[in-house]
Amino acid sequence: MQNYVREEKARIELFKMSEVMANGTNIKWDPVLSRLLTSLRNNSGNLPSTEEDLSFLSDLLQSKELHALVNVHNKIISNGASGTFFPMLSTSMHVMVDVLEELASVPHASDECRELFYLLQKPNIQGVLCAHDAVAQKDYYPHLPEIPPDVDEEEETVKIVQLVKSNEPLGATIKTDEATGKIIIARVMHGGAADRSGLIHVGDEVVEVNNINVEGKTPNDVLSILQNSEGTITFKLVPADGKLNLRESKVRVRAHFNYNAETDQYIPCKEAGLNFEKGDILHIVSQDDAYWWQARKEGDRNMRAGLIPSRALQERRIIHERSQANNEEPEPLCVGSPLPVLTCNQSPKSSHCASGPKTKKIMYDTTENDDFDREHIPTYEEVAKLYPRPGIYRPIVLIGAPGIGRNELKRRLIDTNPVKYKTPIPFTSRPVRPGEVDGKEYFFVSREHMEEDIEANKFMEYGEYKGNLYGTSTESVKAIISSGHVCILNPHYQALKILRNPELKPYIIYIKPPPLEELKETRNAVHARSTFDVNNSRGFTDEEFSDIIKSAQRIEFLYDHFFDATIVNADLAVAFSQILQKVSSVETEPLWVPASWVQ
Ligand SMILES: Nc1ncnc2c1ncn2[C@@H]1O[C@H](COP(=O)(O)OP(=O)(O)OP(=O)(O)O)[C@@H](O)[C@H]1O
Repeated sequence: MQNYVREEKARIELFKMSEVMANGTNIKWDPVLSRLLTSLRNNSGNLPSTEEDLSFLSDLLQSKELHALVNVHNKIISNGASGTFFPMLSTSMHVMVDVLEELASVPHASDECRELFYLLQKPNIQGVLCAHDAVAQKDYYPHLPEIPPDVDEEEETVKIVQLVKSNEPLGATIKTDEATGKIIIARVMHGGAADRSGLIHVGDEVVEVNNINVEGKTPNDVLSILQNSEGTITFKLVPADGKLNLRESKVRVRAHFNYNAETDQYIPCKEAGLNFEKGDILHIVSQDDAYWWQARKEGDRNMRAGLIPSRALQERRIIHERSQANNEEPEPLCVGSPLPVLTCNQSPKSSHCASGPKTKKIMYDTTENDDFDREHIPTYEEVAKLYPRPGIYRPIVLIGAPGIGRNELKRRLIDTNPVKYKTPIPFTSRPVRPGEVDGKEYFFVSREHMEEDIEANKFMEYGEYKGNLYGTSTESVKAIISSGHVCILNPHYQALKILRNPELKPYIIYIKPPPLEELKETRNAVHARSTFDVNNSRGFTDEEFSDIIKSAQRIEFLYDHFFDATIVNADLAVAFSQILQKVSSVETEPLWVPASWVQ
């Protein structure tokens, strides 16, 4: 019954297709393909055996690509048959040189002559002519030898693959199969020579390399055979049972660490490694291997993917390094065995613990207990592009060490367009002073009310100063966003954990101090007021400058994987113009954000 239904479905499908072909659409269907369909329709015995096969056949026969190919094929055949498809000459390079000499000797050349003279000297034109001559002379490279005919009939199915050795790596790695002891293809790099050949697949068994039997040999022996061979390399391979799906994944990640394959003692093949830097966007094309992913740098034109440590491997490596740094018994980093369940129980003992500011006007989040923030091990973060949405602006968050200049930069930014840029009005439990208006400098509320809201997590940051509570509510940030304004924030860095969420989608700019001497010089030159002083009545002390640097190091250590941009605040005008650029890019360009924000 099932078979009957399947055949009937198939017949209907094919009938529809042949009707479309017969009755016409915009596409000019090839008559041979139409005949093929009609005959399939009339001959149910030849129908494919599964629905998957049927839908494949259906898609294929209807695809524009197939029809375009058939058309091209027909054209080539008919041109070849009529004898009109042949090169006019095979020495166009000589003609070009003659023309150039001729043109060079013309005393008062016309504009056309001058243009031709200029064009013929262009390397791309010369390249085209050179390629034309090579094709016309049938001077094809490489000259492959005949495939050896002496394949033993008794032997299992083998495939003979010939590749020409070039500067480009093969893009495949081999290993000894643990169960059989045979040499097999361990990995084929996406877009590499082996992958593009379409002839070598993961799991293929390597039987011979250049007629040398590799049975019982190690991968290193095979490598030295490859290294010592010149020109064409011939592999005799036993194909793997099922071909693995080599379709590229579309995952993009932002790297949160620097990686250099050269110095990685665990990578199976250094040449296959892909180096990258913290912040780079990587296109992960394959995660088939638990330890080694294949990736390309986003926007890189190099087709061949490279190996990078998987998230699991990198997490284990960091745990291992932290254990070593803490003189604990390190967990063995065995990259060949199944992964143990990862637990993140290491809390780094940072060497650069900045002592918090001693006298601060408002001490936001007085706990300062962020030692555990680095329990999370930043490796890769899946990202996707967020396109600017008209009328909905991402909040701009300026993060940095106290005293580095976030207030100054925020004030300047708002001054450029106070209607567009807004900052939330903080709440306080302090009594209203004469002249103050509720909702202007502060929203004045009772201490009980504020404590309740703090308890209910309604504040993105809060703190106590001289017995009064101060804080900024998340709701007031949302209100600015939903009213179509750009919200500018300069919160305490611990607020990042609350702010960085899919609803607010903040753009986080880290304001970094310049080196200590430059920090002092730039601030002292303009008599900058210390924000560590309650009255703002004096400049920064040397100790405060050092505290800014230490505090910045700690923020970077804890949160640099959250930063969308980093701006060094040395020269104030330069830093401000960079802020303006970044803010404009947030409003106009698609930018990478955590993938969960755009789903
Ligand atoms: N690049 C710079 N060159 C010279 N002075 C600067 C520069 N950036 C900021 N300043 C000055 O440094 C002082 C402190 O800046 P600001 O108040 O903006 O710091 P802040 O990061 O907001 O500090 P806090 O968070 O402690 O309030 C101000 O007097 C400001 O004008």
